Amino acid sequence: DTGSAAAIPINEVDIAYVTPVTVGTPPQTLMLDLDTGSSDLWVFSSLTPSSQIRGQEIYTPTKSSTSQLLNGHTWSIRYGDGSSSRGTVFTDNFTIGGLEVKSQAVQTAQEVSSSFTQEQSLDGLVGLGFSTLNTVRPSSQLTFFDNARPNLDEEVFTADLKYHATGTYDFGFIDSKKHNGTITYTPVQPSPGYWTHSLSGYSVGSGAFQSSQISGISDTGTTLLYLPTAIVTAYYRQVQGAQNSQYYGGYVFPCASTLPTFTFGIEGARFTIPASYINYTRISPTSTTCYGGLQSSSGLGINIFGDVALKAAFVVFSGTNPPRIGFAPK
Ligand SMILES: O=C(NC1CCCCC1)N[C@H]1[C@H](O)[C@@H](N2CCCCC2)[C@@H]2OC[C@H]1O2
Repeated sequence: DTGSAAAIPINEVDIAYVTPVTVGTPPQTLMLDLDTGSSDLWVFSSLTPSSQIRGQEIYTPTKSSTSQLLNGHTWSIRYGDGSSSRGTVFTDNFTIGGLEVKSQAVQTAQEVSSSFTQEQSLDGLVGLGFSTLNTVRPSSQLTFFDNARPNLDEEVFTADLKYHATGTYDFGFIDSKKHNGTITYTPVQPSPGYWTHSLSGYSVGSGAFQSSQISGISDTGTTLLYLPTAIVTAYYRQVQGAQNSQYYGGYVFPCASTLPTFTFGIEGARFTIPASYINYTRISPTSTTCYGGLQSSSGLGINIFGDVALKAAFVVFSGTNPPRIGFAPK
């Protein structure tokens, strides 16, 4: 089997991407954030207090003839940005881009934090990390990818995220039309459950490539690129008027400043992030101060290759044994 579905930016600065999925019988359509940085599939639901719903679509298990309560099971998750959700669990038929998993664990939210309530175009998440991270108890549940894997033509899913445009997630095949040239693979460390791998180094603008092993996670659910402070200060040293603002919680600069590109290495391959991707957003609609798409990872305890980096490549998440991740130009 294979599947192919759109990855649609939810606002004008690509804060996140949502993908149409269907749950249940008859199918209920929701727009979910496919997140390789977590492994819970959860949705706004008929069990979510109406005070916490602001325009989201909901899943109503009682309207689905194929839903089954997973009795006595609950879940609770907190993300790196401090957002959280928790609730109960049903199993039901679940489809992404024509690829169906019967009896997928669908975690129904009984509580969501304010940042989820505020994102009215995001109806929940599909975790595509390793199932070891799943928070359902007393028995943890498998991700959509792990459930689909035995039926996939190839044990892969790919992410073709785009800057200010709709891209695609494909399951079970590598679409050669979506990338130019070879895919460079590098090993993935599957413990503790993120798509953890290393960069082989970086360069700023036209500067020399600095070879260094930089371990981190490729996370489609994180908006920005978070790297060690030494790299980030070297980057913003090239930006007139840039400063690390306590007030805004990161590097900001005059929106009119010229930004250099940022290049990262995967093994011997090089991927260049255009300056426009790093000129992330104005700090407020009328401000002439802009917030950077490259920020420091100090304080996170981990480097995060989020959407700002991933949208500069065609990315193959390979669930083979051993797992690996591939990057190709596009
Ligand atoms: O917390 C992180 N990443 C951290 C960012 C700071 C540095 C550490 C990692 N990712 C989350 C993201 O923020 C959420 N958010 C929802 C509203 C629209 C924007 C996305 C969404 O829910 C879970 C996941 O995706």
